[in-house]
Amino acid sequence: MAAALPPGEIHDTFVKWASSQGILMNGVAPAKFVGRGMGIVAARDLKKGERLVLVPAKTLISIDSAAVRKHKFPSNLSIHARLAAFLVKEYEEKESGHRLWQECWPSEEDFKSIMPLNWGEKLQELLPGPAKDLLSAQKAKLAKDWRAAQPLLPSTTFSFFTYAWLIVNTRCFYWDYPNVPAARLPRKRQSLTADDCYAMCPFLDYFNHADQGCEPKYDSKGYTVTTNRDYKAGEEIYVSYGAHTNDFLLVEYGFILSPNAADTTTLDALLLPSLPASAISTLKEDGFYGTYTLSPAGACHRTQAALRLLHLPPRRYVAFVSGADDGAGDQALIDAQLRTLLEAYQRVVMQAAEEVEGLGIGGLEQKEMLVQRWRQIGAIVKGAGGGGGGGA
Ligand SMILES: C[S@@+](CC[C@H](N)C(=O)[O-])C[C@H]1O[C@@H](n2cnc3c(N)ncnc32)[C@H](O)[C@@H]1O
Repeated sequence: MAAALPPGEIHDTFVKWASSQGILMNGVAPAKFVGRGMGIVAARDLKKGERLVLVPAKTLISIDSAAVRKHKFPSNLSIHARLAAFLVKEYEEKESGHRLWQECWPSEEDFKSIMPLNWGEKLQELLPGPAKDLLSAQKAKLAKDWRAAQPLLPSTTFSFFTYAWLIVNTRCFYWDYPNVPAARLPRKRQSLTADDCYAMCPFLDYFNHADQGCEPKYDSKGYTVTTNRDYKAGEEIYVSYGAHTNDFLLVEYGFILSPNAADTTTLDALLLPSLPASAISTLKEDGFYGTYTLSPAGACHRTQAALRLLHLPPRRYVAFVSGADDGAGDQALIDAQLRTLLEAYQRVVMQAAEEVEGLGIGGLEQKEMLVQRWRQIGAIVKGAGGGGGGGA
């Protein structure tokens, strides 16, 4: 069990403020954890089913909060951009009502090393394929938000907007405005998407993530966290941010888990370049193009379909994807093709890990995390039958 270190004065002050705002904390406290920043520790032995925290809806920051609405951000700004712009304004404001909370967050400097978005180009290039795809989507989203928000934030730099944007990215909870009248919703209730449903939750944002953590729950009264099992005093209590791969956690939150039951990789980087144009159009038509997920349990149905198209007569592929045949008769041949692909993947993993280790640039922490990520991928490939590879 990692030691829970004293949180420091700013966090003690924040907890008093949070309590004065009506946030209820029961048997838990913030603490520092090496490698994870702040987190939540059990302040006494806790039983399964005990409610640890209640964060009243009125204390959440969403685009419906009075403090945000007062800025009248135009509706062409995404919800993410509006919250980031709001935070920038709060930092500019001497009398910000949220200063005690803001002081508890990681600094701009912390994010420089933690978040792949801020890493150097060479390290970014050495991210695994799925992480690279997530990162380029993230960069595009940030650039779009900055273009829309910049005219409203004349005294801010892109670098500080990025910091505020990442604070929103790493600290928001899903909130579909259960307490908000229809007229004030960002769009019709039935059309709300995950990109509309952001809220920052004071105190709740101290919880670190584990794949087997407590499930935060919300209703119109606010957010609660209840223990998923018994805890001993001094243990860190995690919540689950959702079932996410380590590539997703790395890009969106700046860390990876080991082990992570939800971790997978994809075979896209190996499989896609080997597809002839005719196979690409067939797979696109049939909805089987790309996202060839690999877990330690093996390759997904989409991969099975693509390999069948590549290596079997067309009628055997059609029988498989139409469900007329379960494909068992061809399985040995497809497994052999998959093994060849996995062996090639192990070589990619080894090369990438060596390249990261040999880099003369980039911080030690970043390089260690990236090497560890490649080794985790090696372990997934090995679990799926690809031999070689190192454990996480
Ligand atoms: C909601 S905040 C949690 C509190 C945060 N640790 C802090 O210092 O304020 C989410 C961030 O915490 C860190 N984090 C969460 N879970 C983690 C874990 N299991 N291991 C390492 N870092 C973690 C990541 O930096 C992530 O972006």
